[in-house]
Amino acid sequence: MSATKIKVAIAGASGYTGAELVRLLLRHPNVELMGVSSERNAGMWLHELHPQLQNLTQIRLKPLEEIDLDELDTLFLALPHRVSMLFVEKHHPLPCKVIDLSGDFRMTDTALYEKWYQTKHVMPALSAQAAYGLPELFRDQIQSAQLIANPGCYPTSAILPLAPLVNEKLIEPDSVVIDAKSGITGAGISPKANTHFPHAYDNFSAYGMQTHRHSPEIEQTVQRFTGQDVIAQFTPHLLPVNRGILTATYSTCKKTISPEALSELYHSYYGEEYFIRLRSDSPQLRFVRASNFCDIYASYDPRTNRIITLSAIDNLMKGAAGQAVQNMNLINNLKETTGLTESPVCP
Ligand SMILES: NC(=O)C1=CN([C@@H]2O[C@H](COP(=O)(O)OP(=O)(O)OC[C@H]3O[C@@H](n4cnc5c(N)ncnc54)[C@H](OP(=O)(O)O)[C@@H]3O)[C@@H](O)[C@H]2O)C=CC1
Ligand SMILES: CC(=O)N[C@@H](CCC(=O)OP(=O)(O)O)C(=O)O
Repeated sequence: MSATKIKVAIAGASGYTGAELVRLLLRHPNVELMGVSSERNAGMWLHELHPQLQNLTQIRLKPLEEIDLDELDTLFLALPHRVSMLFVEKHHPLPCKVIDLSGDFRMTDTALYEKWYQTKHVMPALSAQAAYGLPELFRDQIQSAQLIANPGCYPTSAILPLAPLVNEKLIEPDSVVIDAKSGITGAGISPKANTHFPHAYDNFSAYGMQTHRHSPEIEQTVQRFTGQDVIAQFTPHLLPVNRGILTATYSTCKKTISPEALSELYHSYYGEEYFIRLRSDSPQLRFVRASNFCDIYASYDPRTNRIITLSAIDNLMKGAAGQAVQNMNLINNLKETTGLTESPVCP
């Protein structure tokens, strides 16, 4: 291995986002995968647990505490919330940079975290210092951060289309409605009642109305970027597909806007962003599947005086592992797109 490779490990490689990180990092030209963890499957070859990886890797899963943190440049935490935070607390200060895929360090206001996650935050000071890992909006903070809070999947799909509208004071900030639909891998690998095949297949249902922890994450992050308070009515839905999130947002306008001006607005924010593709009609999950793209479409309806946005991401990619690799590239001074330019898998 070349000495210039970035040494990384994945805590939680037996899960969905952990496996997606493995898939991406194995083909990343500047990365050496040093360790992968699982508690329940420690000792197994990774490809025994994830047969899709056979012939691609020869690495064994080991318990999290056996990962040698001192040899790493970057550690990915693909663990449930609270587990992440307790690990970081135990090893604080960590000798490497950390990209946490859980929600534990996303809220600068830990009182909000405690309210919505129904658990005590053990490192509030560190949470206030963590960078929110949405590169298109917070690139400068990410580049110099030791700890990156990788965004939630629904928040990524909602914040990217909403931020320009709020920042330009185009919409009433308390009028935002977010209607989002996620594939089932968003719920993680462990079986749950609502993701059980007969419940999820051939069905479509809402959940988490008024209680989902992504409401405060979306509101706080838009505030962090724009300086304006936002109130968002967010309802997630479980879509019977493996991957993908399609999110619609509806916001009342403060003033009318022409289609050309709306298009110009989005191009001024995202025209140079490789991973954001501005569309002229409704995005589709199949066009972003297995890729790090976020496809966005926006239109103004003069009849209702609302701006409607539609966005599509792959929840395991731009919603989790792909974005985490984008962040890893940034903090290690690599080109942001390295290892992330494979075409979406369509159909
Ligand atoms: N799935 C998605 O689309 C997204 C997920 N996220 C977040 O990313 C994180 C990982 O999600 P996901 O991959 O879906 O989760 P999974 O449930 O699929 O995987 C969880 C992983 O955490 C490990 N783990 C669980 N408990 C412990 C523990 N006490 N100590 C050590 N390891 C433990 C599991 O290992 P073991 O083999 O021992 O069970 C497994 O590897 C979560 O915080 C999730 O909220 C964020 C954005 C999108
Ligand atoms: C379909 C589904 O169940 N999705 C998950 C969101 C996954 C995610 O982004 O979770 P974190 O914010 O916890 O990291 C949920 O609604 O809880």
